[in-house]
Amino acid sequence: MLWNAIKTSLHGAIPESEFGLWIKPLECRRHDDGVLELVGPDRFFCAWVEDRYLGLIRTKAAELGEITDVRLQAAATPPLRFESGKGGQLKLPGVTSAGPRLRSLHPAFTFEQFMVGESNLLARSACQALATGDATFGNCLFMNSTTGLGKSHLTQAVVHQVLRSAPSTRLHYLTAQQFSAEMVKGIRTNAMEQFSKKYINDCDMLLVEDVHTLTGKTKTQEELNTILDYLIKSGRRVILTSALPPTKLAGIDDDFRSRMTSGLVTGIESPDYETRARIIRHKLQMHGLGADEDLVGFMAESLQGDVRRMESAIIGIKAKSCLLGAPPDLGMVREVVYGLIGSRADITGEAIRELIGRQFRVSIEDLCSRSRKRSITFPRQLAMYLTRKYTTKSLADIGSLYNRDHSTVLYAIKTITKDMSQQTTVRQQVELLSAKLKN
Ligand SMILES: Nc1ncnc2c1ncn2[C@@H]1O[C@H](COP(=O)(O)OP(=O)(O)OP(=O)(O)O)[C@@H](O)[C@H]1O
Repeated sequence: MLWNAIKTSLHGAIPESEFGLWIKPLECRRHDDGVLELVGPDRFFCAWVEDRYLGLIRTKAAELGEITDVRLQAAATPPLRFESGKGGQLKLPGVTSAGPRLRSLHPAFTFEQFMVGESNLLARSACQALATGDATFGNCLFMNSTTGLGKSHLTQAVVHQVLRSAPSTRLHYLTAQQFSAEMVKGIRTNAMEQFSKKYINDCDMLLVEDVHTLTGKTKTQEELNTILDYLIKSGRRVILTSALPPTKLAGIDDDFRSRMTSGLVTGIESPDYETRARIIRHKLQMHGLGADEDLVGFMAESLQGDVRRMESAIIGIKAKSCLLGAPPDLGMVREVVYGLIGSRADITGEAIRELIGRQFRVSIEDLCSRSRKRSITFPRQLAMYLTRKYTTKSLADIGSLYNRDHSTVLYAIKTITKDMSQQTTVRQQVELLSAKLKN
């Protein structure tokens, strides 16, 4: 009863999609002596809930009942090398104190959910090889990229796979900040021997995220350097991620930098159009939204770089679609996307018409004429497509700029979207014209 009341209260406090994903599956195992014990499907699930929602659950529980503590436990039996500690903490057997929790794993950060393209192919292949123990790419990988391009996703995909296929692997996955904090604690509590043992003797695989944050932390760099030296030389597997490429890492000791980059160094680039379309299509489907190609094309064209923005747009579209009780259409998608990237009030339909006329050496009279010559229809269609993309004009308003009705504009947008996905030259022209417009 109490847990149901808490859930109802939580329902109003967090987005529907998060509630369905993370709160609904929790069940109440026990409720007595002021303690509420909840059970989640597995330890990664619990670690995720603990990181993000346990504080809120505790607050609600205290508001609604005489609850002094809320505990979270995993229902599944943990694999061989891991034991579930108090409050769902995850520890390696034998490491009883001072060890930080394993970084929680996002259940969807798996290889299956990672869309591959030219921009991330090498990183994905290297991670897959490391996960299966294949030595093709060596045993040490340094992966760097700007934000939101999949470093954590790939790193966690390795962890998921290793835990699934070889659960007895002694694996440590943590951020450089966690490593640093644990080391400082080790020094303070005279437990450095145990610390070194954990990472040197009891470690088959070490994954450290965000090594760029070690800038200026000489003692941590020294310690990690010694550990890496041992692990790499003894053939253990190592994955390091960084927001900066090795050459841009300031405040990092040369010896340490050279050790970290002694194996394969690969950057993940911003995804190209095809990869963006693949990611968006996949994520729309994951959210139960139909992947209409017009919408995918528009989103892939507008949302470049950081994949988180694509995810954020999809969540926004889903919310809007639920609210309006209608499937997403181009208007809805444009509104959400513009909310994220900002629409440009200074780009007008007339300015686009002029630019297109100049670029293709076609007069405005010709663009507005009934001519069906390819040398005129193509720039006209492009102009209509760009006007839809960069202004908030309706289809009918765009049509009136070219002496056409709304169905011709719709046809033009569909044609250009399709051509962009099939013909590189069309896409390049759209990108070039977009860049000119924005300048
Ligand atoms: N190729 C891809 N296919 C599917 N999802 C992706 C892809 N690349 C990134 N994502 C998604 O984008 C989001 C951000 O990815 P991730 O957290 O791995 O980025 P990051 O590079 O570690 O960023 P940061 O440097 O900010 O930590 C995640 O939800 C991830 O699933």
